[in-house]
Amino acid sequence: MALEIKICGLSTNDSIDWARGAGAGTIGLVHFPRSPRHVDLDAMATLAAHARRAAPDLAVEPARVVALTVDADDDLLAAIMAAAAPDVLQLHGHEDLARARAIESRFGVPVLKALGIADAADVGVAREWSKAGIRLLLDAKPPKEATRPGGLGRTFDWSLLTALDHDRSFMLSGGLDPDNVAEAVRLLRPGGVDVSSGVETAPGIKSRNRIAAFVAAARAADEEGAAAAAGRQRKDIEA
Ligand SMILES: O=C(O)c1ccccc1NCC(=O)[C@H](O)[C@H](O)COP(=O)(O)O
Repeated sequence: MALEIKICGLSTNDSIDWARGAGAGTIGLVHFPRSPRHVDLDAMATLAAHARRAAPDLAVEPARVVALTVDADDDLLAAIMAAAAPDVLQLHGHEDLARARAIESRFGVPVLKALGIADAADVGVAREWSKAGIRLLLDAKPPKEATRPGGLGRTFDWSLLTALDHDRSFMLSGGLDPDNVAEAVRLLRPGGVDVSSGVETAPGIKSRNRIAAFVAAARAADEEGAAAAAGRQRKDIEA
């Protein structure tokens, strides 16, 4: 299973092309008015269509579209589904397990639940969600004074996640950037990595060069990890 790379908080067609051209398979569109990356429903529809357009010039597959909301009610989620038909709904608020399940069943798409990680107790919570079959995006916990619950460019102690027995199912997030993503991938071998601030020059302004550098670094570290795992497997068979 290849590493999923998600570039979040895209708000222009150009930045979607940069992400797709660099080889990121997944893009995130933020619907949260207090965010510098907020896109309204019309913009979300246009961007989602652009992300899925055939792009022989980019020679890549259509991107997977994730719509990010914070404690959205069913009316808002229905409006997002109607406008942009996202492949995944990212829940970045206080949604509990019952709410996440209800959303999956009502809207017929998988959710990606964001959980903030600051200590071993948070890892225990993540374990429970994982056992319940919900895909997780493990992010830094926002400070109390934060005006939004994510997209803050804050990292956390990744070593906490080594206690999480996983099958590459979770997506790692929070303060990743082109310089640190390889180390994180080598340490944890997550199923995916997600970035927003780390590929920007200012909040909400994506950088083509930083996106390209992030994707290249993440991909190379994942391929290195895959080769090492294959080598270990070969040795085990020979032993
Ligand atoms: O991006 C936002 O402004 C935002 C607002 C409200 C909820 C979530 C938000 N962003 C989430 C993300 O972009 C990422 O999934 C994640 O938090 C990592 O962000 P970053 O640390 O900036 O790379």
